[in-house]
Amino acid sequence: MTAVQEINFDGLIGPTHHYGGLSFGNLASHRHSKQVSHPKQAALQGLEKMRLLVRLGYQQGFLPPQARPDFNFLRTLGFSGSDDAVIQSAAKDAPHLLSVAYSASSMWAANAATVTVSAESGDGRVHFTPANLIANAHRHLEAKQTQRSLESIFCNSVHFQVHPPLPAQASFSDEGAANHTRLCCHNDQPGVSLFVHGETTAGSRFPARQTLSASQAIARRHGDRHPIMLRQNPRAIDGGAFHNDVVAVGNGPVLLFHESAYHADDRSAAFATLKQWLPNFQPIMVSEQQVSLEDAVQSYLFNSQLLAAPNGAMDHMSLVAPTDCQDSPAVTQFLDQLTTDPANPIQNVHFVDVRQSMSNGGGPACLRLRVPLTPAEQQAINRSFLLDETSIDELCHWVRRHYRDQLAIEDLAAPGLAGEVRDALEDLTDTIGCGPLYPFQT
Ligand SMILES: N=C(N)NCCC[C@H](NC(=O)CCC(=O)O)C(=O)O
Repeated sequence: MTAVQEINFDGLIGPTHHYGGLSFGNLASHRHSKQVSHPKQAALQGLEKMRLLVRLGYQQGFLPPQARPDFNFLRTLGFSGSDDAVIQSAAKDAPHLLSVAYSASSMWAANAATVTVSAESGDGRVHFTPANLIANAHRHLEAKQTQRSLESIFCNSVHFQVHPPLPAQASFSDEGAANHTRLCCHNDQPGVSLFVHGETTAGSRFPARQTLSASQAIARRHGDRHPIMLRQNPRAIDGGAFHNDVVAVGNGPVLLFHESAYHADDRSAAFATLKQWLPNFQPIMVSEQQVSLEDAVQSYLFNSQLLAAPNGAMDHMSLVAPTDCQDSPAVTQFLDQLTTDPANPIQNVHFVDVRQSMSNGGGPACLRLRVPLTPAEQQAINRSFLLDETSIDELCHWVRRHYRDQLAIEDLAAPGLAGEVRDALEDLTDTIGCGPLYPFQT
């Protein structure tokens, strides 16, 4: 058993999960724009994924949903009067902005923050930078509450530092851990941080969301000992890989990635440096011939969670993959080969149905923030946000009590919805006993 254990904090999917078509460059978000969503089913799918990890023997936590709609955002944009009047005028004059204000996008916890483990940070504490998510309005709204939630979970300044998000300027556009992978020989030993960034050029079809300056600033403020910067391949972004975690996933010494994930020249240099620091670095490249970029983006193969054995051993890993992978013959064949090949430690695949999230471009790995912690750090976190099967059951009951079965885009204008969300969140903080968490509770 390794002393350092990775805890996955999943975003608990919020009651206003809907398909707003809000993310340019995210093909699934575009494809499902304005379709009817199923918030109750979405949240239960997310909780069943968390339950699977608990049953497999992993530690599991969650990040609470955010208060929606964001009235402050709507009022800043000139909608005024009572809360109900704000909603009615936004619904009439700018329904797009109402969808932004109601977005449940904080569910994708891989975008919540970048985490540097204590063994690799400058001062021996775990560092968090909440992502500013400035590439999309609905996502940028998350940053403040994410900081507040992280401060409430990692509430011990001896062990943790939660920084504010980076400045909200284009050159510091930051999307969190979706573009950051910690690689190491062993969880108990210091490893290497692989930061991935993109570049938007005149010919780009879709924008890059992570800048080099943002990654460098995070590495600097966290005192990261071994940061490696690597450029995304623009072809991947233009093919729908708006985050690197759509085309790559790493764990321990293993990096599973698509041939098109990185800029080819930069990749050789970065991998050479990685090898110096991590002699057993094991890159596994999936070629275009094995799985096309299109299939990778459609199936979200690389958005699987790649897990060490529950005792932390790196010689036995599992993938938690979306069931959508089973729809692609090429991906199915690849996974069969991968798990039967003794040359790599990936031996099992567990499929999870997170289709409600997938339809907005978020797979299993998007839904979680990885936080590797020493035993002392594990003791120091707020335990209201850690889960076992009993508390997962309680959260499932909470979801059944408060969530709608379905939500059409027009339902966002319904006068009762904002009150339902508020009641649900009040009940959530009571249920988990975490104390005041939301601005309306202070
Ligand atoms: N790959 C990772 N780590 N995260 C996935 C994030 C999906 C999210 N989708 C959305 O925000 C869609 C919302 C909408 O259209 O209603 C996004 O594009 O930022």
